Amino acid sequence: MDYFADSIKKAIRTVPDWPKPGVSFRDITTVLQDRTAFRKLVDAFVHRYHDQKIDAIAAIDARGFIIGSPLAYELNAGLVLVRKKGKLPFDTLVEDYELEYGTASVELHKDAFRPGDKVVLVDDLIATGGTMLAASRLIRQIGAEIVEVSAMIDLPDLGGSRKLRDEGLSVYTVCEFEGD
Ligand SMILES: O=P(O)(O)OC[C@H]1O[C@H](OP(=O)(O)OP(=O)(O)O)[C@H](O)[C@@H]1O
Ligand SMILES: Nc1ncnc2[nH]cnc12
Repeated sequence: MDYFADSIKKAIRTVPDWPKPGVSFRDITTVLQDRTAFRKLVDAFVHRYHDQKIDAIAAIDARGFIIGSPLAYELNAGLVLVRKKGKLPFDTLVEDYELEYGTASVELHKDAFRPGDKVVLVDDLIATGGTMLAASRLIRQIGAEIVEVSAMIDLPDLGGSRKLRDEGLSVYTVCEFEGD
């Protein structure tokens, strides 16, 4: 485990049986409210991308916004919001994805990127990977280049990061919770 992963993982609170029995909820609020951990979290992403000439950070509604905003600022990149359906006012592209029960949709403004823009897609956590995959499809439809999809937390037991790699995406996560 590297310098960033160890301390950030320790700052994440696990809430058992929330929102329903059997789920171990990885609560990031304890990272955000700890000034040292929050700075280290943003630094982990900045360190990874600072020399890659990233044009834009695409951040997923809602917890992805928290990481994406300071990262875009530090990289001198644009910030693009991938939103839950019905929140964006201009012309959009929509992508549906599977939830445990039913489906959800993410949406992106059609003019969010210029073709060929180098983009990092950011969220707080990868579980089944459905949200990240749907967002990736939207970005690719516009013709931007996804340099990497990245998140604070991977839950590899749920298979999302593997699924994303199988789609040809490079995946970075700061830490993971496996088998616990
Ligand atoms: O890999 P997946 O199985 O798609 O799950 C991961 C997604 O689920 C959570 O978001 P949620 O939809 O709960 O929204 P929130 O950020 O608004 O809380 C999390 O923030 C990721 O976006
Ligand atoms: N176990 C989990 N903890 C926090 N957010 C999640 N989103 C999906 N699964 C989650």
